[in-house]
Amino acid sequence: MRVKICGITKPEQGKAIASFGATALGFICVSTSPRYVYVEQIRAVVALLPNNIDTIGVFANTSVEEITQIATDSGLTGVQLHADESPEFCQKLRVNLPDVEIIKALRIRNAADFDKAIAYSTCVDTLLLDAYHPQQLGGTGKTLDWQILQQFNPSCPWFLAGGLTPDNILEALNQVQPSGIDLSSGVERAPGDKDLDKVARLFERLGLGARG
Ligand SMILES: O=C(O)c1ccccc1N[C@@H]1O[C@H](COP(=O)(O)O)[C@@H](O)[C@H]1O
Repeated sequence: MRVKICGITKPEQGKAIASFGATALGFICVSTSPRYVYVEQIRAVVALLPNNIDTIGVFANTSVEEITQIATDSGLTGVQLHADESPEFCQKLRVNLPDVEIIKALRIRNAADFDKAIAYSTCVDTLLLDAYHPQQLGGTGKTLDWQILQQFNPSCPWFLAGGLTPDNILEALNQVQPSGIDLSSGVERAPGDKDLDKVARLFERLGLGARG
């Protein structure tokens, strides 16, 4: 299972989290977020990582041109689209970034929103389901109704996100079997400052060992 830890801002924390066993690190490229990082900061983290870690930039209603520039300059392996980007937008991005993983995040209120998510499954590589919050786009610490997710069965891989913590992760995974999980505020001391003890506890709970 893929494990993505999102909202990385500090190189040493990124390196440590990769060594605990994360398969992907996420960088918030949304300027209104307290976890916002710019290209040079992302590059400083990426420089300390082994090559097999996915590096995902999180964007919200940013233009195709700007995402392309930031992804290329930062050396990102993937982009996560976290706002109202359409399937057509994803197709345009694919043309510009053919070798970069495109992840479409959907903020789910109820099972009716699954149809919206499925509409993206042929034009992106991966879906990500996050909890809906009326004011915030993400990093809210709010959980989804995991039970309704048992009905969610897309044709592409998907990440479960939204309020996951070391304490609730096993309860979530007892109810749903996503291809990956994505945690941000649930493993933080403060926005953008990861709590390495919480990250270590997450991997212990998952039964996933540290990398050498
Ligand atoms: O973390 C942010 O500040 C953020 C801002 C704008 C869009 C997405 C953001 N974070 C993403 O939110 C989900 C869930 O976070 P949490 O675990 O509930 O704190 C995750 O995918 C983050 O990448």
